[in-house]
Amino acid sequence: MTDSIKHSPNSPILLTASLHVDEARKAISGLVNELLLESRKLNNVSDIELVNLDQAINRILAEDLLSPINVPAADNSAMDGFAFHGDCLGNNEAIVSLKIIGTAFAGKPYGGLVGQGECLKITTGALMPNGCDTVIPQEFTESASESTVSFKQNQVKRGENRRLRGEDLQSGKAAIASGRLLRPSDLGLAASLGIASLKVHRKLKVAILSSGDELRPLGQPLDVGSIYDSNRYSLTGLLNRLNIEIIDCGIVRDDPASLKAAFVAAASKADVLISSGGVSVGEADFTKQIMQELGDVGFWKIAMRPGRPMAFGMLKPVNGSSRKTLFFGLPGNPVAVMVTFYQFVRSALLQLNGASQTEQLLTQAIAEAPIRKKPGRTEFQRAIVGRDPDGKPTVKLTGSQGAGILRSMSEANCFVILPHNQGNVAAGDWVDVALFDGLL
Ligand SMILES: Nc1nc2c(c(=O)[nH]1)N[C@H]1C(S)=C(S)[C@@H](COP(=O)(O)OP(=O)(O)OC[C@H]3O[C@@H](n4cnc5c(N)ncnc54)[C@H](O)[C@@H]3O)O[C@H]1N2
Ligand code: MOO
Repeated sequence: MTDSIKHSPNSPILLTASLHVDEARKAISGLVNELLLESRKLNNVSDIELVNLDQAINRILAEDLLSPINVPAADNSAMDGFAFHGDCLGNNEAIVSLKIIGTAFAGKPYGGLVGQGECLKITTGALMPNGCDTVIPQEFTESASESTVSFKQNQVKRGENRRLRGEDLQSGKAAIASGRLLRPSDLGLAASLGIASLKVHRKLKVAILSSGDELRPLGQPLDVGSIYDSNRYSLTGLLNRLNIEIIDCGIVRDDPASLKAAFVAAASKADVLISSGGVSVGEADFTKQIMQELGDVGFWKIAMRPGRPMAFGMLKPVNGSSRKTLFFGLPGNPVAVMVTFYQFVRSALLQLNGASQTEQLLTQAIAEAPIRKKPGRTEFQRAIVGRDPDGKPTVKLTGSQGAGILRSMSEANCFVILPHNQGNVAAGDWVDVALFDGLL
């Protein structure tokens, strides 16, 4: 951690000067790395499990997947057409006529040799016959009968439309690198190599709790001043997308004894604890006090909006366990919870679970209307990406950006991310955008 966010466990933990978002990211990633090194020292082999391909989506590959075969296994045709030896090709439009001596199908190779002046009818994926190195697609021929095919000498080049043995993957080489968050294409690739199960990191166990006396569970009537606890549901949705085992610790009252008991219980079974609420400067915010007793947790004021106050650190091992628990104390405001999750928690969970790529993918779009922005903090504004009549990507905000307004979050399909030093945005300016959903 940098000096600005260090704290002594024995001194009161105060919100210090605002931290740049990048500094916060770096500190979180540094601490996750420490945890990973410690758990490697404990040599926790149970961290890896073998799962069938149909269960492997969104899991993280734990070791390089080596290809047991060449792909393709042998030279084969990339087109439906005619296979022949390219010696007869040239660089003018003179017509070549070849005698068709048979057919090679995918799965039914032609056993004989194809000589000069001869060719084979061939389908896509069929093995290249002996004596052939080139395929002319059928639509590029001048004429074709049962027995003869004619085409211009320069219609194809020698070696074209042929897929070479091992050109996609060579036997013994890594087909998928360790640390990949497995996508549908990875499962297809593994299957194409004849591999039915993959070694992946075990699912992380993440405990979630909501703190606040005003919070009521669903199904109970609301009394004056109370609200329904929505944060646990947003967090559950976010965590399910990452294939995480969720331990729901419910709503915890704002009193030190209940909070402490809940934190200890969560730390005894979870790799990570995520709480929401109680991290600001309010009188009922006991989290800080408990954190001093249970671990090494810093209370940060981050130069961002929403999501300004956040607690982050490690809880000491409890109940004989040797494992520390990573802790995120997210701000209570419902949109601040989601923004801090997307910006900090998601990448930390991926890193802790062995993923090699943890950053969010950004793209750009044109602001449809001006956006007000103060320099000196990173802003995450809820918005919808669309297209203008020319097909260019555009983005417009989904109304009020208050940190408690979930409706404008629910309507949005992206965040517009306005960097720290940026001032107001004019209509027509390009802005960075992080989409909530990817294609795969
Ligand atoms: N004097 C200051 N006050 C506040 C500051 C500040 O810097 N100085 N920061 C503000 C910001 S920004 C935020 S965000 C909040 C965060 O405070 P807490 O983490 O202590 O959160 P709470 O006070 O418990 O709750 C804030 C807000 O969110 C509602 N909430 C809380 N939990 C849930 C839940 N599970 N489901 C739905 N809604 C929830 C809660 O009722 C409050 O309305 O502090 C500001 N204040
Ligand atoms: O930034 Mo607070 O996190 O406004 O809701």
